[in-house]
Amino acid sequence: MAHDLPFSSDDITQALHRARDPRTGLSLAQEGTIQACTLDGGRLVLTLAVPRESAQALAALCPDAARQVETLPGVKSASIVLTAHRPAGAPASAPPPGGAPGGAGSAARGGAGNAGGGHRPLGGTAQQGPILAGVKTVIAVASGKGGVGKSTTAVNLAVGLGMEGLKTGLMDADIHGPSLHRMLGANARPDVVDGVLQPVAAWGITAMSLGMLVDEKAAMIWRGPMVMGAVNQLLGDVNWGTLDVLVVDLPPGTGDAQLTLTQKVPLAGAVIVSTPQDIALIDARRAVSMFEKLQIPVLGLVENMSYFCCPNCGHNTELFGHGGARQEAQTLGVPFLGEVPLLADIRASGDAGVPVVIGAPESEGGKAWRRIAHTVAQAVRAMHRA
Ligand SMILES: Nc1ncnc2c1ncn2[C@@H]1O[C@H](COP(=O)(O)OP(=O)(O)OP(=O)(O)O)[C@@H](O)[C@H]1O
Repeated sequence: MAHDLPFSSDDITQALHRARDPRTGLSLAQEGTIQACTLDGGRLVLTLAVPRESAQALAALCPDAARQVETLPGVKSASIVLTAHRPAGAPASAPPPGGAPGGAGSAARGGAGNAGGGHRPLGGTAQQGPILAGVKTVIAVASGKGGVGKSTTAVNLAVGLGMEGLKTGLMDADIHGPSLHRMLGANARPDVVDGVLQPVAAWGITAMSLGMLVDEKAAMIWRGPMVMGAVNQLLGDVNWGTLDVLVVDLPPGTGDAQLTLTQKVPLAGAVIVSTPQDIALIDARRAVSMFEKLQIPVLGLVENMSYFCCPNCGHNTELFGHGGARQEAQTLGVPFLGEVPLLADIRASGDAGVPVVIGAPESEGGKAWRRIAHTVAQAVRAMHRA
C-alpha cells in the first residue's frame, strides 16, 4: 500500500466487506491479501492474492467490490485484479509495507477501466466490459525457455500476418524483458487520447510494449501483481481498435506467472518456439502441455536457429542438432510450422528495428517466417469462418 493514498487499508477492507456473496456471505476482504494498491489520476488498481481454489468464485464478486471501492475518496474508477498464487490457509488481509507500482507506468489515465475481463476472468471492474472487443482472434507466441527467439518470431509473425492481409496488432506481454519496440524500431512514446493509449504503427501493424512506456530496467524487477497490473493495462487501456488478429508475446517459461497470464488473455491459439536442442525441447513440451491443459489449441511448433547458414560459402551447419522440433511436433500431435536458420542478418535486423520479413523478405530467414505467417494466417482465417 502506498503511504500517500487518501484512505487507509482498513477503508479498503471495509469497502470489500460490503460486497458479499448473498448465498455464502463470502467477501474479498476475508479471502484476499492486498498485494498492491495504486491510485493514478483517480484510477485505482487494487491487486489481491486469493487462494487458488476460490479464485473463480471470488472473481464473481469483483464488479460489486470495485463499485464499493469507488466510494473511497479520490477514486473515480476501480479495477480489482486477483492473483491466485497464495496457497489455501495462508494468512489473509495483511497488507505488505510500502507502496508498489502497478500497471504500465502512468501513461494511461482514466482509461476505459475494463481490465480484468476476458473469457476466463480472474478479476473485474465496476464498468466491466468485454476486453479487446474489436479483436477477432488473439494468439500467443510462447516458449518454454528464454533466449530461443520467441520475440523475434512474434515480430516477424505479426508483420508477416499483416503482409498476408490480416489487420494485425502485436502486444508485448514479456513484461520482464520487453523488446518488441526495439525490434520494430518503434521507440517513440505512444500517444494518449482521452486517457487511452494509442498503439504505435510500424511495418503495417500496430504494437504496444511496456518498453515504450517505462524504463526497461524498472520492469525487470516487477513482481507478480505488478506484472498482472501492467498486462491488464495493455489489454484494457490500449485502443486496439478493430483487428483480425492480435499477437501476444508471452514471457518465456511455464510457471505461475505464465499460467495466470494465459488465463487472463482470451487466447484462441498458441505458437510455440523452440531450438532443436533437447533441453529447449523439454521446455517446449511443457509449454505444449500447459496450453493443452488450458484447452487452448496449439497452432504449431517453430524450430528457430535450426541451422547456421554461412554467409560466405552458403554451407549449413547444424549447431544445435536438427529436426528435433519437427519430430517433437509429430510426437506431440501438433503441427510443425517450419524451421528458421540462425543468421547474423536476423540478429542485425532485430537490432536495427527492421523485421527480416520486411528488410530481407527473400533471404532464408525472411522466406521461413513468411511461410510460417502464411500457415498461421490460414489457421486464423479458418477460425474466423468457424
Ligand atoms: N534465427 C536467428 N538468427 C540469429 N539471431 C537470432 C535468431 N533468432 C533470434 N535471434 C537473436 O537472438 C537473441 C534472442 O532473441 P529473442 O529476444 O527473440 O529471444 P526470446 O526467446 O524472446 O528471449 P527472451 O524471452 O528470453 O527475451 C536476439 O538478439 C535475436 O536477434
